[in-house]
Amino acid sequence: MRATLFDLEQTIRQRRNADPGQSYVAKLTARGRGKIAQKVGEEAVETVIAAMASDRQGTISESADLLFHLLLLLADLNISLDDVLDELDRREGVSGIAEKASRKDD
Ligand SMILES: N=c1c2ncn([C@@H]3O[C@H](COP(=O)(O)OP(=O)(O)OP(=O)(O)O)[C@@H](O)[C@H]3O)c2ncn1[C@@H]1O[C@H](COP(=O)(O)O)[C@@H](O)[C@H]1O
Repeated sequence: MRATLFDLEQTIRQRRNADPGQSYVAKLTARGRGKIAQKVGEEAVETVIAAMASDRQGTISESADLLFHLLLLLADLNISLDDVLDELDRREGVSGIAEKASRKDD
C-alpha cells in the first residue's frame, strides 16, 4: 500500500522523542526549530535549482526532502497537516488573481 503524507506525519511525531543517535527526526528536532527551519530553506533552494536545471529526477528527490522537512517543522510547531489542508480547502475555488486583487494594501 502506498504511504501517504499522513503516514509520514505520524512517523515523524513518533520519532521526535527517539534516540538522536538512531533517528534523523530526533537528531534534527534536538538541534532546535531554527535548524529545522534552515533545512526547509535549504531543501527549497535545492528544489528550485534542480527545477531550473530541468533536472526531473533531482526535482523529485529534492521535493521529497522539502516535504519531509516541512512536515518536521510543522510538527515542531504542533501544526498538523490537516491544519494546512483546511487552509487549502478554505481557498478552494477562489482564484489567486481575484484573491490578490481583493487585498487592500497590495
Ligand atoms: N523521509 C525521510 C527522509 N527524507 C530525507 N531524510 C534525511 O534527511 C537528511 C537530509 O539530507 P542532507 O544531506 O540535506 O542533510 P545532512 O546530511 O544531515 O546535512 P547537514 O544539515 O548536517 O549538513 C538525510 O539524512 C536524509 O536521510 C529523511 N529521513 C527520514 N525520513 C522518514 O522518516 C522516518 C524516520 O526516520 P528516522 O527518524 O531517521 O528514524 C524514516 O523511516 C523515513 O520514512
